Amino acid sequence: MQLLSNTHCFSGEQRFYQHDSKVIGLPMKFGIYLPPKALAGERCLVLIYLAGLTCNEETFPIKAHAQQIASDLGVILISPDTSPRGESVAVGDYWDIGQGAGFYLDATEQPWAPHYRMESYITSELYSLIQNSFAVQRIGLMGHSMGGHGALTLALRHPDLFRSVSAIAPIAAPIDCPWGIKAFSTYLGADQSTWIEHDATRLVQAKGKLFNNILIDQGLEDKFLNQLNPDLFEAACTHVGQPLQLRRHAHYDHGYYFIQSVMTDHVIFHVEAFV
Ligand SMILES: N[C@@H](CCC(=O)N[C@@H](CSC=O)C(=O)NCC(=O)O)C(=O)O
Repeated sequence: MQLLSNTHCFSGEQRFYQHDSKVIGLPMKFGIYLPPKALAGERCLVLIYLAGLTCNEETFPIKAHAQQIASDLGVILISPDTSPRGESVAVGDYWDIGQGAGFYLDATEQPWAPHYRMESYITSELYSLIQNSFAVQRIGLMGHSMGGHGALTLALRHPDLFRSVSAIAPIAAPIDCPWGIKAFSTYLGADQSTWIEHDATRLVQAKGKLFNNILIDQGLEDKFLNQLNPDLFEAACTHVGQPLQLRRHAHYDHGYYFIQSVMTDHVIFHVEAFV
């Protein structure tokens, strides 16, 4: 791991690292906020935040304003990039596919399959790297929009790895929206039987109750609401008895001012998931 930068923040440190990823086949970057408790060598809850379309490892640390509550509560924050990047990496026709739009799955189709392996990267390589490099107590997962889809699907697919999960304006039923149909047909191909393995609503329907609770926040002035379908996820949770706290907020849109407004609640949700 190569340390790219280290900046003092709320008595902790906001760092950025780069490492050679075997899974992706290229260097990958991630951000990490280490609270004072971690710097003192104590084990901490780790929260991995998966960001949305067009974002990178810097978006969350700069825009979400999560460091103060993480410092207060002794939580490590991890912010991976959202896709492989570089001149040798396939690019999309628009900002909803390709670099910056990895959709947290392992692509099976060409030209994406060689590098677009974000599910294995997060759940295997980055997960192990964090466990082996920092004093980890347990790991929770949260995310926004495409990253909310990533948080829900990776937690539902790997409940042994992630002890708690929350999301902000997630793409909650990707099979039922243009972003999801485009991403799944591009990365996974035409066989829709593989798509349901990466759709949070279908996964919760198939797996039943896996978590004591799931927290989702959704702004009602979100211009992408037609892509998100929180109602379908809520209905599936109700159907199988998976507890869900879905909070609908008047006035808020899809952006990081909304994320800032609910971030403290999400960090506290993960801290309290096991007290
Ligand atoms: N460039 C696009 C807008 C892209 C966008 O809004 N991305 C969201 C995530 S959308 C779903 O994953 C985001 O988090 N952007 C980062 C930010 O700082 O807001 C356009 O032109 O509309």
